[in-house]
Amino acid sequence: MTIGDQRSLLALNCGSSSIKFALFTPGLERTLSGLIEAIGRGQTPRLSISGEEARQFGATDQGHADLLPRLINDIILPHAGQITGIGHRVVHGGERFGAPVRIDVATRQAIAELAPLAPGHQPHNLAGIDAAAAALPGVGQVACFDTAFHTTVSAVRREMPLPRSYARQGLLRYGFHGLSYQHVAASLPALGLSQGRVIACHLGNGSSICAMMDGRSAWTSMGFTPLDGLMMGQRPGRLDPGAVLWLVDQHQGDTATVNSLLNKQSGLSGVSGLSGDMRTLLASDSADAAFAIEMFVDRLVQEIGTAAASIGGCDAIVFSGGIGENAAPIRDRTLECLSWLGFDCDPEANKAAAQCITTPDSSRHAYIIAADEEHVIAEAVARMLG
Ligand SMILES: Nc1ncnc2c1ncn2[C@@H]1O[C@H](COP(=O)(O)OP(=O)(O)O)[C@@H](O)[C@H]1O
Ligand SMILES: CC(=O)OP(=O)(O)O
Ligand SMILES: [Mg+2]
Repeated sequence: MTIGDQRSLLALNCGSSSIKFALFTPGLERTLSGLIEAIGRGQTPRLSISGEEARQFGATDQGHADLLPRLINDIILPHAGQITGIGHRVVHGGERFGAPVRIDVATRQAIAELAPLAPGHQPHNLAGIDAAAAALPGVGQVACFDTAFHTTVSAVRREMPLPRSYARQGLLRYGFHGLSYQHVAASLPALGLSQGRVIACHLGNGSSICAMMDGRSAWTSMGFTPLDGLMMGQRPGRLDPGAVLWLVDQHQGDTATVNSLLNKQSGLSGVSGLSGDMRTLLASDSADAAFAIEMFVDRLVQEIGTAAASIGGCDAIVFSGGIGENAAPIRDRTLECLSWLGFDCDPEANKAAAQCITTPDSSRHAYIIAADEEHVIAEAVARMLG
């Protein structure tokens, strides 16, 4: 069969600073995967395809919306044959979307209305939807929501301790990275962990934790927006709300400036003053980089403690996402701080990024599961568009 005869499903995952993409056969075999990273970070974005060495793609000032048409037309379509369905990661589904939906004018509008709750993500997700519609008019599109996996979290944990009228208006802890957690949950039975208490750590540019009971979300560190919880590449994570009010006052009520501070200039990037990219920080000998890394691990360990308390303990930990999968020193340091929970890191297995990175005698085990949001998206497309 030539490429021209082939039928493909396209999965697009537009994250805060990256675009991940993959093509699948209708039987869900992956035929192409790649990513553009460092988008909107003052650097030239880099494209890598199917594990090849990265090359520059586009220009420093180009964002997701500028890069997507060229990515689809020049990189994806020549590999695709006939694209019969397209799926997108959409970060915020609000209260309305608890499952994937077919995208039409009304659902696109509803997704756009949620953009203020995820300003660093939802506009990129919409750019992916619009670029795909322009390049492939008439092909069915499906939106898959990061928030949907967390609809199993109890009302006590979804609501905040505010007058309950706010919860009725939708002020809830939604949680994110749900497509990644769905993939982790689907991978647990093969590790003998379909039942029990698992703490999954998705550590990427955005980072969060999900405490799973029998493969379902029981608590997660992100909240109403993707700002809560762990320290991240550019976001601070959990903050005293009094600090946010103080910042708004300091900036004379200019919430746009504070929004940008919290979504783009904080976290590893703000603390190190060097970069939000963990690779750069680990390779640096600057004291500020080391301080930022120490703070990242400390926040992670604290949130894992909260996660463990929320499910009455912890049978296993899973590391996922760019940092979780690749940054051995972060995993090592985290597990060292968690020895009280029964984790004993195996240095060799950890360095080699083995599937299980704890010693055989460790009373609890830690695993690496590569994030695969694209497969979860493609499954939904296959299910919904046939
Ligand atoms: N080999 C590596 N060592 C340390 N950190 C890495 C490595 N590879 C990727 N990372 C980190 O992973 C993060 C990006 O994670 P990723 O999950 O790809 O992000 P996104 O949230 O954009 O999907 C960056 O901080 C990057 O530095
Ligand atoms: C929700 C979120 O933080 O996503 P990302 O990791 O793509 O930034
Ligand atoms: Mg991500």
